[in-house]
Amino acid sequence: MKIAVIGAGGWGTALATVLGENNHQVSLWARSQAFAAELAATRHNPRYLPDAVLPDGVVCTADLDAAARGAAIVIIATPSHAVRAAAGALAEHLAAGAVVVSAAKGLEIGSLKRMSEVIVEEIPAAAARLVALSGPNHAEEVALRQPTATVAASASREAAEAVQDALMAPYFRVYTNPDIIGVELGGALKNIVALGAGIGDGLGFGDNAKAALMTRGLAEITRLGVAMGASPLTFAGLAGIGDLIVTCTSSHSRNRRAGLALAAGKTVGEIEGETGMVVEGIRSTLAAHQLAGRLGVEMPITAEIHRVLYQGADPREAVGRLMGRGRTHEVEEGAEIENW
Ligand SMILES: NC(=O)c1ccc[n+]([C@@H]2O[C@H](COP(=O)([O-])OP(=O)(O)OC[C@H]3O[C@@H](n4cnc5c(N)ncnc54)[C@H](O)[C@@H]3O)[C@@H](O)[C@H]2O)c1
Ligand SMILES: O=P(O)(O)OC[C@H](O)CO
Repeated sequence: MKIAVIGAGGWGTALATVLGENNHQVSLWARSQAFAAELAATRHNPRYLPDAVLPDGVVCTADLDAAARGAAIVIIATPSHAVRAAAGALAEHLAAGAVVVSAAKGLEIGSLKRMSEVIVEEIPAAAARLVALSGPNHAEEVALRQPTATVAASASREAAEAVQDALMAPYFRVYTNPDIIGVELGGALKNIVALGAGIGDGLGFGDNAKAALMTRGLAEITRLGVAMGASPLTFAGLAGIGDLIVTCTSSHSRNRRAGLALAAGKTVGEIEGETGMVVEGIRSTLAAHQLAGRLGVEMPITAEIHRVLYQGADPREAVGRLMGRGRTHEVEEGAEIENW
């Protein structure tokens, strides 16, 4: 099967490697001709994923038409801020009936839309076959063929299963889920909590603090998700708690590392300039904070991360405000509380 991967950063490279090892005919699209030529010649991506070795069947190109033409599956693996442009450019090159996969984890600034919503606006013909891929997946570990599980979510079971079949490998296990809203939000919103986990680590806090942050972070992710139409159960799965665990605890996580840098007093501008890789949580915090306001959802952790990122608040004082909030129930609603 011909499969195109759009975006040759860490995640696009890892997915192309899995697909190439599964003997698909893979095109990996990079936006720069020179970078595509370097990938093609060396079979390595030293800038974004040094441990990956691109299988022989992976063709690297900067020609979008050559990449997408005739592909049964097209995976958009650019950072979220580039997804609209990538989808818009792709539209005219897609084969009829192609399954389009969003592998980015973010929300669009301004419109506050999920990536699948952005893609459908640019490629209306893909609406019936749109899949979101998300889960606890660091590209660095996939490149080393370390056991990994992920979720392919779609309103179309057929499309989700096509992606599942294409990607399943002895070290890469793909589950399907009909809840595309929940799966996308789990991937986008966990990055905000991971910034907080990095801040906590940087301030020298311990395991108790991280467990509390992750648990209460999941509570507010779930609140926003349910308000946006997601199933609460999705947040108990790989794309919810699974991705939250990996991103808040892993040394690979760029979002957690950005939190460490914030705790050390670096500014957002300095952090973005230094990493050279996308830190999705910085933009997602802005979008989620606005969504929470619009939908009337209480998201205190997101609000404090927003203050730190966008209003120059001191991280230690932000933690103090979270700990000093008025007392409350752990479960906000339900019969248990009413009858208590
Ligand atoms: N790296 C991971 O482990 C991982 C895992 C799962 C999901 N993701 C998600 O995948 C998406 C991509 O992340 P990544 O880790 O591959 O990023 P990266 O920082 O490794 O690479 C970004 C890539 O996007 C390209 N790019 C940047 N701006 C662009 C633009 N305007 N137009 C086209 N291309 C552009 C860069 O040239 C580069 O190839 C993100 O949303 C991320 O959250 C990443
Ligand atoms: O390195 P991060 O923080 O962008 O996280 C990458 C993936 O989303 C982990 O699942």
